Amino acid sequence: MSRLLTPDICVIGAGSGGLSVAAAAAAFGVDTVLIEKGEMGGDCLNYGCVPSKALIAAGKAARHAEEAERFGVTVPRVDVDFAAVNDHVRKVIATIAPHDSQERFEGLGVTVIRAPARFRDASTVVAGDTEIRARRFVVATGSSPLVPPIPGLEALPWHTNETIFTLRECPGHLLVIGGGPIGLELAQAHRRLGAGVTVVEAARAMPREDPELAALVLERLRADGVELIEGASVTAVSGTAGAIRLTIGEGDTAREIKGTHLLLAVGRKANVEGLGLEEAGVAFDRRGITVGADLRSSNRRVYAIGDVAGGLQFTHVAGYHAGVVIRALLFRLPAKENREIIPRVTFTDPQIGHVGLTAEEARARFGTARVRVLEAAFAGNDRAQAEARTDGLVRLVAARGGRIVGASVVGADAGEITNLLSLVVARKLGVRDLAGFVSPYPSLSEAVRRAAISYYADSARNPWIRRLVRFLARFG
Ligand SMILES: Cc1cc2nc3c(=O)[nH]c(=O)nc-3n(C[C@H](O)[C@H](O)[C@H](O)COP(=O)(O)OP(=O)(O)OC[C@H]3O[C@@H](n4cnc5c(N)ncnc54)[C@H](O)[C@@H]3O)c2cc1C
Ligand SMILES: NC(=O)c1ccc[n+]([C@@H]2O[C@H](COP(=O)([O-])OP(=O)(O)OC[C@H]3O[C@@H](n4cnc5c(N)ncnc54)[C@H](O)[C@@H]3O)[C@@H](O)[C@H]2O)c1
Repeated sequence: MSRLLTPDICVIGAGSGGLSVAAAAAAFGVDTVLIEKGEMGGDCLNYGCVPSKALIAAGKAARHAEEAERFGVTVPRVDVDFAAVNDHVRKVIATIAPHDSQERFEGLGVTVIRAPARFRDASTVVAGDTEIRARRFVVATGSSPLVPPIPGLEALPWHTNETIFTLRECPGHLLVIGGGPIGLELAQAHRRLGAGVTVVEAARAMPREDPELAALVLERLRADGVELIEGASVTAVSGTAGAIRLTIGEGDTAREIKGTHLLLAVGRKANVEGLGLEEAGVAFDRRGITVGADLRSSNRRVYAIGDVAGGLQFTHVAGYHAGVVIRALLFRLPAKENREIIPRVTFTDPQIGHVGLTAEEARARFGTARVRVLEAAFAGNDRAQAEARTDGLVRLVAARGGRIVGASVVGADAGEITNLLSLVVARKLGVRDLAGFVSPYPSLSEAVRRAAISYYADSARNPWIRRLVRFLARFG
């Protein structure tokens, strides 16, 4: 062992979570070591959010060109150069990469080590030829794609999010196993860029979303030409590279579907292997490292954040976790994760977003009589009409006194609208707050205000209030 470091904080994993902790710690002059075994930036930058959103943007451009006619604009022919699309994806990653780079973090004063890290004991990590004994450790090692045990997979080439963004030629027909966010975002993007696409989902596609709202997304995917097979499990894979066959079982029947490429998108497994967690006395299970709401593990020196912490798996969660841990580590402030303020958005077209409680959860918590569901359809929104994007809906769940405890939105730019909804839920705002601010016209977010105002629709029909209004009118 050639060197020993004794920093205040040692962060394992330079993805969304780890980078945020290291940057904040360094900004306050705290001695920090950051260890990364792969690409700086982790999944989000290299194999996740960034390339997927860049690919989705290309698909959207193609779709807009095809749809331009309904606005009176004729685009003679839409051609997709898939290699150029891939160049766009690479360029977006390359443009963002310096922000997450080793050079930038070293410039901030962080010691960066590029090697796999492993705990040797409860207070020591080894990475390459360096031994690190830190006051605190933050494990931010993320997650990896799950590979299901389907017979025949071992004999065929297949893709996960780690390889699909390297394709320079558009797949002739992409077979996708899994109808969650990864499967559906990538299915629609590839379809719009010219691939035939079939998605096989064992249960219901978009299983976490309200079925009524999810139906709008699934309808659009089907209208785009994505074949969606739900309630079907893949029992075997066969064929050769470029000619892949899936045997799928639907109830008692079995059939074969054919494609050229295969994408596995059936969920994630936490990166706990090879970390020496047993040696460190850090408890973990199938979901990841076991942590309390303070994100501390069974070894009080060790925190876990992001995908490896066994909870929600989003970049904004990893960033939020980093903030919780920084409060505790740097300022010794009690800090706890609140999962009820965490939004999620799936960036299909239309997008679908949610934050807080569903109507069902709210009724179970507050009682049926105290919960009201307020809705506004995009069809009643002038911007949605102008853009010809009227398939959408905002749904607010109001508890007693009109406090918004949950909200969902499906439709164009639902991701942006979810920002407003997240603020409303996190700050415990109510219908009154939403009725009492001015929303610029014409914007899609106005639908949120319109849903909130519908809370007062009963008051407008109340005979006593109507009488009071008539009485007040007498005074000029
Ligand atoms: C296709 C796809 C699209 C996505 N889209 C979105 C989206 O739109 N919005 C969103 O919020 N989330 C999205 N996500 C999820 C998001 O990417 C993850 O939630 C996020 O990257 C988790 O951050 P993290 O810091 O926990 O882990 P990561 O970003 O994965 O970083 C972990 C890092 O730890 C390193 N590491 C692992 N083990 C070791 C070790 N032993 N020693 C040293 N280093 C190690 C890894 O190499 C990696 O760089 C998407 C994911 C995928 C796969
Ligand atoms: N926009 C976003 O924020 C975004 C985008 C992509 C990914 N993510 C994150 O990444 C995580 C992983 O995404 P994911 O889509 O891989 O996982 P997921 O767990 O959300 O969905 C996987 C789907 O695959 C299905 N499935 C599992 N095994 C199957 C099998 N053998 N045959 C057919 N279907 C099967 C499941 O029923 C499920 O619907 C998400 O939960 C999310 O946290 C977020």
